[in-house]
Amino acid sequence: MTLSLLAPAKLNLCLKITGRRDDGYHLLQSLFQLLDAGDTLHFAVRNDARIVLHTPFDGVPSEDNLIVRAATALQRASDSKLGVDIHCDKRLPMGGGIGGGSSNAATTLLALNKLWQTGFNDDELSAIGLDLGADVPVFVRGRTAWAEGVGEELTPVEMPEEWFVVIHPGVSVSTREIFSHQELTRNSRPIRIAAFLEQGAGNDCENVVKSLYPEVKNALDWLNQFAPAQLTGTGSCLFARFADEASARDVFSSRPASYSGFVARGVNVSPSHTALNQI
Ligand SMILES: C[C@](O)(CO)[C@H](O)COP(=O)(O)OP(=O)(O)OC[C@H]1O[C@@H](n2ccc(N)nc2=O)[C@H](O)[C@@H]1O
Ligand SMILES: Nc1ncnc2c1ncn2[C@@H]1O[C@H](COP(=O)(O)OP(=O)(O)OP(=O)(O)O)[C@@H](O)[C@H]1O
Repeated sequence: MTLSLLAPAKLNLCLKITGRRDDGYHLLQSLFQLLDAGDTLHFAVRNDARIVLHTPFDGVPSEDNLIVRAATALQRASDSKLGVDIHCDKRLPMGGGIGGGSSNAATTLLALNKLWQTGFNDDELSAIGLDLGADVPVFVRGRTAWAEGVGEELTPVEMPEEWFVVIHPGVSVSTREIFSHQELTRNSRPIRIAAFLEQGAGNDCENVVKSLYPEVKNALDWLNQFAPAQLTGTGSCLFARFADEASARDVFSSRPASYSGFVARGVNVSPSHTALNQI
């Protein structure tokens, strides 16, 4: 049996850091907006128990790849004797704050749960996913959502499905470096979802990232000429929203040559969930 699924990107429409847990992880409030753009993963079941990722990733050995780690975690949790061949059409930049690795992991869990018939529900898959990364549960649940805790306490939110220009300024930002920075704001006053929906909220990582990465500051200044621009996650990607596709594409096509990125639409339900529900 084979299955191909989109592993969608996400944007953090806001990111407030409200505290820190004893294990050092930060307590966040964020609006995770899912997008209709992402990587595509192709799965083919094997009758031996081998998990084989055929696509090489620069700088990431196969055993460290979140795709392989997710498949291995599911195999262990289920005692499945099946294996899988996996190919990935990688489009999302790594270390971009748009959740590529986490989305790849979640999509692998969802696909193999179906193909191996392991029968886990979303709560169980989210718990397996949380061990792989703080952002995995939102992709497992597949809903645009308000997040608290370290990102695992999720409340689905219906957002207007607007268009986004996502810019990658040509540098990668290490999430760990930003979260361990002395100057990071860690005591934002918690806000309510209603307040965010009414007036929006910023990203508490933005000042530290701008001071460490001038390329990110320059890209924010460039995009701010057209619409309010904001960092997603700990960067390096930044985004702005537009009411229609044509305006978004106009701005994107006028970007400086050193910037990459894409135009995508916000979606309330992950395209991979829509596809899985149709099988
Ligand atoms: C900032 C966000 O992008 C918002 O969506 C995510 O919370 C980051 O999630 P992620 O990339 O999946 O991060 P992980 O791979 O779990 O963690 C990378 C490192 O960032 C730090 N980290 C991450 C998430 C969090 N809530 N607090 C942290 O302090 C930890 O030092 C951790 O070792
Ligand atoms: N399948 C994968 N796709 C992308 N990165 C992976 C994958 N597997 C392992 N990694 C590692 O995880 C790191 C973070 O990747 P990812 O693309 O999730 O970053 P990110 O977009 O900043 O994530 P987030 O928004 O969750 O902070 C990469 O730099 C890479 O070393």
